[in-house]
Amino acid sequence: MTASPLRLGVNVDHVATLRNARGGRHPDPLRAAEIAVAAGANGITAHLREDRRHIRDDDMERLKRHLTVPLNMEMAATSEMVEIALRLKPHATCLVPERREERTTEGGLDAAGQRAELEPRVKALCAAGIRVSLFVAPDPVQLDAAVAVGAPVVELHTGAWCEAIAAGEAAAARAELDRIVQAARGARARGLEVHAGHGLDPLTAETIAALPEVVELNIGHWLVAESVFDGLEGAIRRMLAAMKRGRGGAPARN
Ligand SMILES: CC(=O)[C@@H](O)[C@H](O)COP(=O)(O)O
Ligand SMILES: NCC(=O)COP(=O)(O)O
Repeated sequence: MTASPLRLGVNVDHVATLRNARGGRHPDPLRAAEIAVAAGANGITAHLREDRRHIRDDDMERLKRHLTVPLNMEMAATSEMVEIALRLKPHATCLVPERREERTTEGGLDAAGQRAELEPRVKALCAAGIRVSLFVAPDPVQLDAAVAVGAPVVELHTGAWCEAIAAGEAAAARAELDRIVQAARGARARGLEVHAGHGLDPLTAETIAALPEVVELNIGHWLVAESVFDGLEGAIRRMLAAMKRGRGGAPARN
């Protein structure tokens, strides 16, 4: 399969985490998003959590109003969030699982276990012209459920693989990467667009970039953390270079 262009979605959640640490307005996620776009990001991702621990409603509204690239709104599949998305009309939404007590997204959306609730909400978002993605584990059961509820896109959760690498668990990492590779192929075979994200750094992003089925990576925490040392523009340029090496060609332009 020839590899199509690969997009980078920069997640600005943790710029808001830093801002909220002091309750002010600095650093501004919108300014970070504008810097990211200037550095070559193809889109911006932001997660409006039910507890608003980082991105807040006003951030999402300003991102939607001012961005010159697609906005991907991550959200739980709740009626509250669907209502906000239908009002805001971001380019895309990515439905993610949420638990207030979690530190970060811990697993993929259990689309298979909640098809009845998901289907009408996915359909309503699609009918509003919003591209809907489901953030799922690399599991064929979840891919089937994504098709069943009418979601055109899946974002494969790369967190378990990245954590296995960080823990030095080589066998578990190999097994997790194989699940991702098989799921990317399986998603394409089901007619789904394939994205990936969570926990990626330049090394792991380079590996995922080599999967021709994957057309978008959403990356946030590593970029914001690295920006403390190297600036956001520098961190993004390193990430784009890694994606390009992995892909063996130039990353997508909008
Ligand atoms: C779904 C996902 O992996 C992330 O984009 C998500 O935003 C993680 O949640 P936090 O950003 O709150 O860590
Ligand atoms: N959906 C993944 C995302 O947007 C960013 O995840 P992370 O890079 O912050 O772990």
